[in-house]
Amino acid sequence: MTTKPRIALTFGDPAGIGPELVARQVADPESSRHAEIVLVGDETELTDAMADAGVEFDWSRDHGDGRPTLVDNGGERPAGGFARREATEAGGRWAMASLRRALELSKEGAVDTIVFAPLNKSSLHLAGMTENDEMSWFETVLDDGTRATELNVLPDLITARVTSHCSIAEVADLITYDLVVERGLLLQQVLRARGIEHPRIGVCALNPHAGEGGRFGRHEIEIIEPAVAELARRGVAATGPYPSDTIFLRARDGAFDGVLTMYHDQGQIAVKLLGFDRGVTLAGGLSVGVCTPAHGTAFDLVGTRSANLGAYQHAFELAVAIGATRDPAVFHVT
Ligand SMILES: NC(=O)C1=CN([C@@H]2O[C@H](COP(=O)(O)OP(=O)(O)OC[C@H]3O[C@@H](n4cnc5c(N)ncnc54)[C@H](O)[C@@H]3O)[C@@H](O)[C@H]2O)C=CC1
Ligand SMILES: NCC(=O)COP(=O)(O)O
Repeated sequence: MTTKPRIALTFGDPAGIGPELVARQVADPESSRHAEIVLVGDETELTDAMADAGVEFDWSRDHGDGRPTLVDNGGERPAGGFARREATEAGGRWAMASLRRALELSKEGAVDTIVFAPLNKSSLHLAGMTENDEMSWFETVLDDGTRATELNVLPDLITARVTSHCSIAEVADLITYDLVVERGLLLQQVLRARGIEHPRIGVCALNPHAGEGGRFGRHEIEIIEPAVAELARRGVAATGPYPSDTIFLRARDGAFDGVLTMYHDQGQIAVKLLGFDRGVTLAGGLSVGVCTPAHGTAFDLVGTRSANLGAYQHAFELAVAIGATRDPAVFHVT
């Protein structure tokens, strides 16, 4: 009997670089040495992905013979194939079919973790996804009461967000004391699961110069400072709020294990500058660990074989590490 974690891999949006990245990763024999790989899609997608990547590997439909296994996603393939380099309803529907099947496999206990190659949110919305992003859609599909939040993972730093995929105009109203405390606790838990017993968490301000004593906004005084104090009362080594234009310089120099950001680009600009080829997004808080590279579908690189595999490779490795614990609940807020 294998003791390797079982990892479901989906190819992401068929229009993007996802299929190529998956094929390149799976073609590396090291991948199957560390995990039992379950590819979710169909045979055409798999052979097209290998052609995109210029690689070939052996695969099987039988579990447990050591080769990557292919599981059909039950999706609908358009007669003429999928468009490339553009968001389409068909592509979104296909990507969702694969993810739905992967989530089912996790519910059935057939896989331990999931890695999805880049999705395109426009395709998902064209395909009828009503949630803002796939993280919220995972909650709907899993339907087990668990709630997702994006965590952005670099080898030496993890960020969590108080708000995520929303208009910048909504950010200020969405930041609440409760949410700052909840996300701070989640970040501590994830850092502990990564082996840091007393993680140091820096909390970002929202406004320029952390509000300049209330002159440029009062979120720091009324919401973020009290929430940081509450986190400290609960035993979290959280400090801040710090001006967000310099907090990541301190993080880069080792002052923090984690940074709690107030909105998407506040963290992602820094994380991508610090390590574009290593950045992983983890859906924390769900009953299954779900990882993906921090970059997207990169339509401009499709067919060029020039996409960097690093971030996908790190997503795969993180999924293996989480899968090996057989306990995705390490990422729950308790
Ligand atoms: N993992 C996922 O599912 C993610 C999906 N997205 C989605 O991807 C779509 C496109 O988003 P964009 O903002 O255009 O970001 P993008 O990451 O697809 O592209 C931005 C720039 O980064 C470059 N790039 C991306 N991946 C690369 C790689 N592996 N190697 C070298 N260069 C790379 C692209 O060529 C482009 O110049 C959106 O629908 C977005 O929501 C965005 C981030 C993560
Ligand atoms: N599809 C995952 C995803 O979008 C994560 O990237 P980000 O948009 O949160 O940066």
